Amino acid sequence: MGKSMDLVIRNGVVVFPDRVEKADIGVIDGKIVEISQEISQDGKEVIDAAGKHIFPAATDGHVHFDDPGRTEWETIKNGSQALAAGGGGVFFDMPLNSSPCTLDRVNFEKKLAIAKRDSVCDFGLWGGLCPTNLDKLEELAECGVVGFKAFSCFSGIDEFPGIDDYTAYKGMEKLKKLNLPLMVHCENDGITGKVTGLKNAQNKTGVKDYFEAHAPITEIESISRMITFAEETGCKLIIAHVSTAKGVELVTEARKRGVDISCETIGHYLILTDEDVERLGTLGKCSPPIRDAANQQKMWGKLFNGEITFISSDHSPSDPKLKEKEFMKAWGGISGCQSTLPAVLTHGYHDRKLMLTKVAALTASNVNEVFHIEGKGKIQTGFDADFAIVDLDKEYVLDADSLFYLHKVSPYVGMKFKGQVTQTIVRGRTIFQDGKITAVSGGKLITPARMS
Ligand SMILES: NC(=O)N[C@H]1NC(=O)NC1=O
Ligand SMILES: [Zn+2]
Repeated sequence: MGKSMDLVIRNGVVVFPDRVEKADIGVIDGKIVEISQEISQDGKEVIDAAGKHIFPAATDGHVHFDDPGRTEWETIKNGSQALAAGGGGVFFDMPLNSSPCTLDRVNFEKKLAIAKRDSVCDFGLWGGLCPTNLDKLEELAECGVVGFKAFSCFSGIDEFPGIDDYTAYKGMEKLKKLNLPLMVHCENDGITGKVTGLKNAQNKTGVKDYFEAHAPITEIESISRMITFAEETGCKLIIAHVSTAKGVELVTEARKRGVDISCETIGHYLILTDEDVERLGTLGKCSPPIRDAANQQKMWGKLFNGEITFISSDHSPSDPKLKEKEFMKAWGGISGCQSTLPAVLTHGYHDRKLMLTKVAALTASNVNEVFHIEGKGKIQTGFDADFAIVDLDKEYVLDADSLFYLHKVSPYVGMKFKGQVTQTIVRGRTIFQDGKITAVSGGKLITPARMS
């Protein structure tokens, strides 16, 4: 007799990497130990998932939970709970907008202590690359960062300056040696800064002025430049939140030439259009901005054919007061981490017939593969028992009360969804069930496997 099961999930339809099939799942010590048509033994806990689909819990590779230091914007506690409510089991927290930013070991450790105390999800931590911390990359790598984030433009946060060309080039040289990826927020600073200045001087501060200042060319030029540095240095490059189909095309072309490159997009670029932003006002402000419907349709095409590697939320809230300004001057950032998986199910699977295996790849397995996170993101024996149990045909309208964010605002409020997360499990432990968070902490640090 083997060890008895801690958890058995019966009768669910399981979304495996290559097929969708009814199966039972057995869990011991937080890991999947058996997958079969029927597990005869009982577990200490048994979940009957009849009528439900079991996805790998989502990994959100890009969130800003703002601990420590900007906890009036968002917190790891609230953010991780919101993620769990949307079927997420893991997040990678950005080095900003926390204050101090994660630019060295000391501040990595400060954030780590808070995440261990407050996160219900497992988590990876990003390090930052700025012109001021080229000498700190090794120590951050030793800490176990999942990768490094940089901005080619103003980041919105004074303590996190954008990179100049020298920093991009030298930083990538160093990260190649450290075998860690660089993710870049790509927008051309010269054009965006100049147009923003001119617009502000003329008191033109509306939504259309913002779109002009952040026109597609600003993203496209910056992506091209970063690809050039990556091609030369051999550094693994990830383009952050690509908003334009042309941007994705550049990534695909580079990949075909042998550049080690991938890209993420964000739920809001797939679901909202520029017209929605005009309606929503500053609630829908982000950078790069949400583009037009023709571009969005092309983005879906690129998602279907595998050109986009993974989908994140770029959950980036602020103090609500910073949104109560003229469009140009308001905070750029959208709250959305509770809605990514439901949005992809609604607009991808139900509306466009995106296969469930692809949904799982885009929300869970691809991101873990890109970052060399072992044992996460797939329903497979030996992997962590991280699941999102979903009632796939259940329809609901998202109301603000059901949000776990510190500030209960999101452009997704009032939107119809089809596909409701009913339970989220991380390493065999239920952290969210039927609208309620069922854990107070328990998340652990995830670090990449690094070849020496
Ligand atoms: N600093 C920060 O969170 N910026 C994010 N907000 C946004 O809309 N795009 C970003 O990169
Ligand atoms: Zn971001």
